[in-house]
Amino acid sequence: MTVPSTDLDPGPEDTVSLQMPTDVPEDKLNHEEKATKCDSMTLSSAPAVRRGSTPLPIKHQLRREEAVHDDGDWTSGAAGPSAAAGGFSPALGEYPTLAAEGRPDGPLRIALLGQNGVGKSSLAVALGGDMDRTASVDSEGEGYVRTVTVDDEDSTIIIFDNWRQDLSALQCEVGVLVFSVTDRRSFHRTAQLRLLLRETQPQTPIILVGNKSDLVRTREVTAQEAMSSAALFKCLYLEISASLDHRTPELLECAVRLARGQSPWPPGSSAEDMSGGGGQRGSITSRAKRFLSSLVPRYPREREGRFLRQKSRSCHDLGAL
Ligand SMILES: Nc1nc2c(ncn2[C@@H]2O[C@H](COP(=O)(O)OP(=O)(O)OP(=O)(O)O)[C@@H](O)[C@H]2O)c(=O)[nH]1
Repeated sequence: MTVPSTDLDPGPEDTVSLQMPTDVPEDKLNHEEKATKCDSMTLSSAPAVRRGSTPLPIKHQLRREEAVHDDGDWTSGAAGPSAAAGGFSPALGEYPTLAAEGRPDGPLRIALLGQNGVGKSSLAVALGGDMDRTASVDSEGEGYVRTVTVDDEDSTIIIFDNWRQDLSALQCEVGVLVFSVTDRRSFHRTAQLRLLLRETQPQTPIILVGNKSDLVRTREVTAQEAMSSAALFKCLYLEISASLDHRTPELLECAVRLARGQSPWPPGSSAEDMSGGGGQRGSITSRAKRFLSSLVPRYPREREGRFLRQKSRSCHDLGAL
């Protein structure tokens, strides 16, 4: 599939090689290095001279992006107050979609990419259902093939969950960048993967997925951080739990619609509907709060404080309730 390049992406002369040093024995690599090696990707050689007007080389962009991620305050503004945990990213104005002529006639390919252990295989099982798993799909990697019906339309999809080859050889209609919300490193890894994917497939839609949302106590990445990152990526963000099958159906539907070159939302829905930030809709928590507050009569501010103080001393005046 040939896709046009965009202004946002570095030109071909600025691409660099990102590979592990070959003199390190495999058994000496730590977990993170192995993860990097696993998704190692060779693009092309670095330029000798860089003009001021040309975009930064990828490795500089990566450093810059990681520096941004390491700053504790960077997340506060971009997502905005409506960023609801577990919701879709609200920053959905402009993100790449496949042009109609860029889409293949064959199966829609959905690639799950991310650091080791984030739950790609578990997610593939959840998305693949009980369909056949093929050991090799077009010699490109392991994947699940299944037919899904989304919006009354059938599509055959291939879900790649274990892309072992050079990432620049990957061809897919949707890239799903998976991290674990309990592992900050895996979150940073998605930034690198996003740049590498954009390098070779600038128009391929990306979905950022925070997995293991069930592990609330060990969470290291907040929903707002992830949504801010998604805003930078110009992509959707969705929090799921592959183990509990929580929100995986929504993810599948969004991925299929994007792979078809459509809006990710169900027909008739908007980004605001899906993010839970619009009007009187919203998350179950906020609706529950609204409901509970509607049960308690509203007092003028000056009486409210007195009422709370009185309540702590005595409860004889139950009529106040
Ligand atoms: N609590 C919880 N655990 C999960 C979830 N998804 C995956 N896991 C666990 O995380 C571990 C790693 O999951 P995998 O699916 O093997 O992760 P992977 O990304 O495919 O890992 P590699 O194959 O090494 O790349 C397993 O023990 C899973 O059971 C989830 O949503 N919640």
